[in-house]
Amino acid sequence: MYARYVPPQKGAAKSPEPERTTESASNPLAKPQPTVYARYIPPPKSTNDQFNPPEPSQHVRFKESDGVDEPPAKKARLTENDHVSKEPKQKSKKSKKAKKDAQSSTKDLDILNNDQHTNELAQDGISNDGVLVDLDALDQRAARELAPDKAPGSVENTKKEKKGKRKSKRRGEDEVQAEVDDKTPIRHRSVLEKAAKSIQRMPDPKPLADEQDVPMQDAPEVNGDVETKTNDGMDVDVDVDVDVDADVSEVQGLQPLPQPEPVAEDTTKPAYETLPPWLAKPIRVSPQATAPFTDFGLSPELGIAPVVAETLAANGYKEAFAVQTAVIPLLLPHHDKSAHGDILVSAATGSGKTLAYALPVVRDLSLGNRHITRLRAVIVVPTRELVRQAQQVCEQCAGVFSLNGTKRRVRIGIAMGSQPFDQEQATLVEKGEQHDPEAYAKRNKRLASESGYGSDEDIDEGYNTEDEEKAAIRKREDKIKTLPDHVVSYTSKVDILICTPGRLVEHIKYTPGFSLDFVRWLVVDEADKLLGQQFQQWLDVVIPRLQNNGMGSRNHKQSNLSGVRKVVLSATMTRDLDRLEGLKLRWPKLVVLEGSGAVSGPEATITQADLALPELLEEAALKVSDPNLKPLFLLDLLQSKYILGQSTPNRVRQDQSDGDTSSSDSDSDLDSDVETSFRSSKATDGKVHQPSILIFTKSNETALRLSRLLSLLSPALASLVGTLTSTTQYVTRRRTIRSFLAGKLRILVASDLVARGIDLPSLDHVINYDIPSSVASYVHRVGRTARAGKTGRAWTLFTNPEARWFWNEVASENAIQRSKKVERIRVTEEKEDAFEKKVAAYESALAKLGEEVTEPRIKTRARSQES
Ligand SMILES: Nc1ncnc2c1ncn2[C@@H]1O[C@H](COP(=O)(O)OP(=O)(O)OP(=O)(O)O)[C@@H](O)[C@H]1O
Repeated sequence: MYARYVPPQKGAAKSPEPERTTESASNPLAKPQPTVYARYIPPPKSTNDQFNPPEPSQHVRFKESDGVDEPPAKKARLTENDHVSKEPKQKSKKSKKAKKDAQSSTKDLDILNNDQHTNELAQDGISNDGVLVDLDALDQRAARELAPDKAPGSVENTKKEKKGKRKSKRRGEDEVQAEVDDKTPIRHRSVLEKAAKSIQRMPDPKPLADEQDVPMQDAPEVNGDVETKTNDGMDVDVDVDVDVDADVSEVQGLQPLPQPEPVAEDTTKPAYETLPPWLAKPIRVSPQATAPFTDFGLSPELGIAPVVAETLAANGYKEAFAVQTAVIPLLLPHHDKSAHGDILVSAATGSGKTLAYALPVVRDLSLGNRHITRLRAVIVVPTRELVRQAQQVCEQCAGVFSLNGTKRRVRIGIAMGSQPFDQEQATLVEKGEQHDPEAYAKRNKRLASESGYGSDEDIDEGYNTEDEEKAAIRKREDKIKTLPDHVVSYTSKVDILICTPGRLVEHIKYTPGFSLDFVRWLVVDEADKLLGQQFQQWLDVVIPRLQNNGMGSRNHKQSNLSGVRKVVLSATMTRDLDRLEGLKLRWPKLVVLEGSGAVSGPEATITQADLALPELLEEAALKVSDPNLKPLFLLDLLQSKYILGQSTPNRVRQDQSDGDTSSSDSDSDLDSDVETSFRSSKATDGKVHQPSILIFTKSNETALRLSRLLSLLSPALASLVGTLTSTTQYVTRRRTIRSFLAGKLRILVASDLVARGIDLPSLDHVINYDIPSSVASYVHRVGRTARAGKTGRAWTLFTNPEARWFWNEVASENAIQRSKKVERIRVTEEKEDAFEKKVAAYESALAKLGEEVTEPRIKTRARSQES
């Protein structure tokens, strides 16, 4: 314990009584404590003890060991952990004697103090015995004051203690004085005499009243262990550090350094808003706010018609999810200009954001002219998998609005680089010939001069301006042979293009006839990702091409709105205005789908964590005590009752019939466990639910190795494990996902490639084998399960160094809104012992894996050397 020394006041005073600790009071057999620093407080001047009753619970203590090497000033801070009661206690004859010595020294030093000061100090929790105060005891006293009814026997006991103390005080003063004379060791006596003299020389006692915060350097150093006796006969530990060489008189002459006034915390809120109103006060939607599609408060011709709602229900969309009830009406046509702005959506994973934009966009384009197809909507997503997924939803909507072919069906195209560029171009733009003698003449003129195109060099190196780009495309077109008086013309083959940003830019730059001139919808899904550094420059190319508004080419049907409406969505929507700036938003509105436990109403501000997890997601975390054995922890989790163990009613029945009713969370052989689990589920007619598991790793390489290692460790898993990485060919990736959705594969080991957006209906478990790189990444990864109102479980394996980050940044309530706390799963010691037994098998699997990795390399090297 650390404490502070306060020099005593000059002047005669009534001898203060030695203090009794609460600890001593409650436990008279308390042993002496290891020494600690404490504050030296001289007893104040007082002539009337009645009004200054001594505090009963103050503990007097010095720390021997600390005092030797360091000046007390450096240790003048007290912490809550400095509880004296936690220190070991030892009592010996020697220490008893020392205590008595200290009592005498206390008395000597206190002679000059006064009672008035005692009272002030006592109120501040400082001992009136004039020596040292155990702040631990003061804490206890403060606790009693704050919660008197909770403190044991607080009021009555205190009164009794005070009464007893006053009685014993008169008796004790004489006894103590007598004992001091007899028992003070010569060494101490000389020091104390010296101290007493110097105290008498002390100039001005007045500053004491202000000196409660006297810095430590004012304290004389003393060494020695002293045990004192209180007037009521209680032993008090006084561990005095006496520096025999200290010049006490010099020390006493020092004045306290002036301390700065404590600065009061500013709790006032600024009167101005630092965020724009749309961002500071978003439209908040409760997750329970589901509604029929026809119920958006709009007239049937502007809203979703009942016939459309029926078809939607037939497609599995019986009613609108909460986010859809908020977003769809905002995107439907309005005559009210204030409802025309761009929409940003922040909603949990699996909450139905895709349909929230697809339905109104497809509806708008379905109303258009049946005969002219023009590119009117562009949907940008970060991965090819998401392109496919958005395409499926848009196709569903297109089918719904075509009303069995009686109305125009919107055409949807994709661009993501999964096929050669020219083939992709051909799917988007149709080349034809148009009779236009005037244009034909101009073309011939250009071909004759050649200069009308700009230099060839510029064209080959890429275009810096839109004009250069147009010139290059025109040059290529001009070279195409046509009928006389005819020129090449292009028409769009699609109304909606779903694409990755890179491919969009390529088509803008290199596809003749590809134009954004008629685009009136721009959807940016997984926006925080697409506005991040990884996808930097696509907006600089796209946005300028959406800003011209010539000839009403961007007029919206059924409303007086013209221009591009932007819809920007994510489960982890950025609030960074600098990033959003690139989108050039017009009259934006932010829709936030609240998570469980979110604050709603006027107190809800943007500062509250808007990251929310699906309501029915359960999370758990498992500490990996030995990172070298991490794959064994994973295997154990897979075979536990939580995952494979509970998934197969057949198996449970089989177990029970064998007389074993325990779960699979045992040390049973993993292979047979897994095998039984899957075989039994396969043996049925398919009604038994087989668990599906998605395991995330930190890199492609780890994913590939881990999936192979799982197969080596447990051959029964080999046919059930698939891998998804960005290095895997796209065709193979699609095949893997299809097998997984069909139930042929049950475990997918993946890199973060599929962490975002991908919808694997009925995925039961997500396992973070490697901890995610950010909170957002965690939200997206675990959001692959518990989608569309279903249940799901997420597991995170963490190692010791990762624990703090995980529990503080991810599992904390302040970071993410969640309905349940993250459960901590402990691996029992028996389990860990069982891992040890599996180490040999694990090592041979690792060796095999090593061979498999090196063999092809050696063969390749040998082949290259041969050739
Ligand atoms: N109204 C609805 N009724 C029933 N199911 C729906 C409805 N809307 C969406 N779904 C289903 O919910 C699932 C999740 O939808 P979606 O993929 O759009 O979620 P998301 O919010 O985009 O998630 P993420 O942020 O992970 O991309 C899909 O399987 C979809 O078919």
